[in-house]
Amino acid sequence: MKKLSILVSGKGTNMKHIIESISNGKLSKVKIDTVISDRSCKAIQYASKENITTFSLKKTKKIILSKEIDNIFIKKIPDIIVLCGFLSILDSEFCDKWYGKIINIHPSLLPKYGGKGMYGMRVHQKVINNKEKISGATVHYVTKNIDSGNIILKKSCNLSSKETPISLSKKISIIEKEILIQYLNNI
Ligand SMILES: Nc1nc2c(c(=O)[nH]1)N[C@@H](CN(C=O)c1ccc(C(=O)N[C@@H](CCC(=O)O)C(=O)O)cc1)CN2
Ligand SMILES: NCC(=O)N[C@@H]1O[C@H](COP(=O)([O-])[O-])[C@@H](O)[C@H]1O
Repeated sequence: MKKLSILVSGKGTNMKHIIESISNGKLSKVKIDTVISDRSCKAIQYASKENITTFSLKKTKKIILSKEIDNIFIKKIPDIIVLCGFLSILDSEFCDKWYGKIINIHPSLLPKYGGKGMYGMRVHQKVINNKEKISGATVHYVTKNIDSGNIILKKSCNLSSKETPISLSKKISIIEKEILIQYLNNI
């Protein structure tokens, strides 16, 4: 059974899907050991109510935040670290130390539409502004360079002529959950 640590910053939609998938048996090889946030957020409240060990940290310089997270991992060593809507950039030393065990789910077909400033609805707005015909989601290894780590899995979807950022985010949210569970079931 692999021990999972999930890093969050927001609502925790993908984290909730992992929790639900474990409880309904769709995800059988992992157990959530910790949920860590870089701010107060709905995701940490939800995880706490699920009796998962949580750490609600504060948004601060990446070197300090990364060290705080690493200090948690010294005591509770995870097998896999999953960034689920985590919005702080992690320090290069932290990324090097945990390389190969830390993955991110990004709401675009990387390498397009990744990097600093590319998160949440901003991604979908830019895709639509650029009149893209397809978009999707990507699971990739986390490295010091944002959204530039080796791609593990990605899946695309078509954009309709009337696509909006909200309609696209709903399509991609479904894809994110699919490929995240696909990855976690094959580790
Ligand atoms: N070292 C790395 N850190 C992080 C990575 C990574 O690949 N390497 N992935 C991101 C996740 N992410 C997209 O998938 C992402 C998250 C946040 C940002 C961003 O621009 N953040 C803002 C701050 C936003 C906030 O705190 O509200 C910023 O840094 O100015 C870009 C991409 C997670 N970390
Ligand atoms: N670059 C990372 C990124 O943009 N992640 C995006 O944040 C959304 C909301 O997460 P949340 O439900 O945990 O708030 C996630 O669905 C994902 O697309």
